[in-house]
Amino acid sequence: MGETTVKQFNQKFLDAAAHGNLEDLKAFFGSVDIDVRSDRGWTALMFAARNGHVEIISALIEKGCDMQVMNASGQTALDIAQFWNHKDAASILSQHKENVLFDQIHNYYSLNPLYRASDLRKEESTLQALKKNISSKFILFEQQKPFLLPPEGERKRYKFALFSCDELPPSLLEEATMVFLGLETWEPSSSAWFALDVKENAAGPATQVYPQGLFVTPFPATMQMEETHAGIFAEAHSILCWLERYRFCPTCGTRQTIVEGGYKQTCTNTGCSSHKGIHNTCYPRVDPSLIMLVVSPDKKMCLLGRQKRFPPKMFSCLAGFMEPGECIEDTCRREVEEESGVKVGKVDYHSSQPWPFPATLMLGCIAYARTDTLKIDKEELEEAQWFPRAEVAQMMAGQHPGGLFVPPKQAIAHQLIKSWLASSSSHL
Ligand SMILES: NC(=O)c1ccc[n+]([C@@H]2O[C@H](COP(=O)([O-])OP(=O)(O)OC[C@H]3O[C@@H](n4cnc5c(N)ncnc54)[C@H](O)[C@@H]3O)[C@@H](O)[C@H]2O)c1
Ligand SMILES: [Mg+2]
Ligand SMILES: [Mg+2]
Ligand SMILES: [Mg+2]
Ligand SMILES: [Zn+2]
Repeated sequence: MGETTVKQFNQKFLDAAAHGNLEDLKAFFGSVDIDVRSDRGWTALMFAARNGHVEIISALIEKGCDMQVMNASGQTALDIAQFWNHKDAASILSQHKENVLFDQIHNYYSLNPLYRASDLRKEESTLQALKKNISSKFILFEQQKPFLLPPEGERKRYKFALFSCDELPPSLLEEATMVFLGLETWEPSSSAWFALDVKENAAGPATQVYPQGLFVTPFPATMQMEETHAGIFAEAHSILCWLERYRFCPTCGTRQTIVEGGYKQTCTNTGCSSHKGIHNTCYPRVDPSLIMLVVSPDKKMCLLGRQKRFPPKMFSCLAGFMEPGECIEDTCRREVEEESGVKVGKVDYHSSQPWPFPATLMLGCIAYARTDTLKIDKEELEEAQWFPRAEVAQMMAGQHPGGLFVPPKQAIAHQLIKSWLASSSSHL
């Protein structure tokens, strides 16, 4: 095709999106660049968003279009749908959180599309009404094991089985530990999501609705979930583990009551000092920890290690929990030196990942070593070594001659290594 014809071809594709003509649009799939832009930098998704064509938006998203691109005015498709007040279109687009994570790396378990609506947690009557609302969605756990639909046919990943209140026995709704997870969008009338944790024997009622569903051990099954469901799992699982493990007041040992949709527990002993001043024991805990890709002083190698519990031949980044009163940079320097003997200078923050087993927050960093002599702490690491870039690339690609490999893409360690490989290509 000549340049003019390519332009005309692309314009017809964009017109189909703008006019809401789904059949015409689909005819271009496979032969057109789905993210092609008009002269003003508008994509097909933006044109569909401008006119509120929900079906076109869904088809484009399904085909993997880029939802983060901006037009020449700095608007994404979501901005355009909101500006023109196309609520359904905005709702679909806002469910895909990539939209609002401009230029941010997002790690697996962090893509929770729900709007947490934390203000509603304090409104007990609103939560009770939402619990009985037929549009509300419930996900089930049995002793912190999620009830999932296994991969099937074209779908390669687990996802949550969703229940409405009339599909669950009233006794189960009353007795289960319940967490209010949030609303589907920022619209107050959108559907609410709840997690229910039952002590045992929920399989009967659940499999009546979903015969193929099952309660699964969360790790590693949830590493293979639809990404947005993995994000919702992370929220629900961390809170449910906290509610289960902190049933008694850490200050005085009295039984606690669950309030605020599962996001707070209060001690039933009115004389307990946890009711006075600032107390953090009544809120869910999150344990920050660091994970760092250590780059050698000459920047040509990186340091990877093995914990004893790792699968054979897997090497990963070093990691360690933050200690009270410590800043991120010092945790990084301390953990690297403790485990490997290497001294770290500059520390750059990369990205973070909730690790919901039960509630770690991994803070990913790139650490620049000042020394390269190794002195391995054999308690913490079975082995650690400097790997040259080319060898790391083989490990990433599953083509290492010795069969060594790195964690899968769902692990933040993988993303740190990938970033370093990409950025260090100039040092070759
Ligand atoms: N490849 C990876 O993605 C990867 C690799 C290693 C570790 N991790 C994760 O990083 C986190 C920290 O790494 P680590 O295990 O090497 O830490 P670490 O080097 O600090 O050593 C672990 C020890 O820290 C102590 N500890 C201190 N605070 C703790 C807390 N809040 N919870 C549990 N133990 C605590 C325990 O004694 C534990 O045995 C873990 O959650 C682990 O799952 C991820
Ligand atoms: Mg350590
Ligand atoms: Mg430690
Ligand atoms: Mg460690
Ligand atoms: Zn108490």
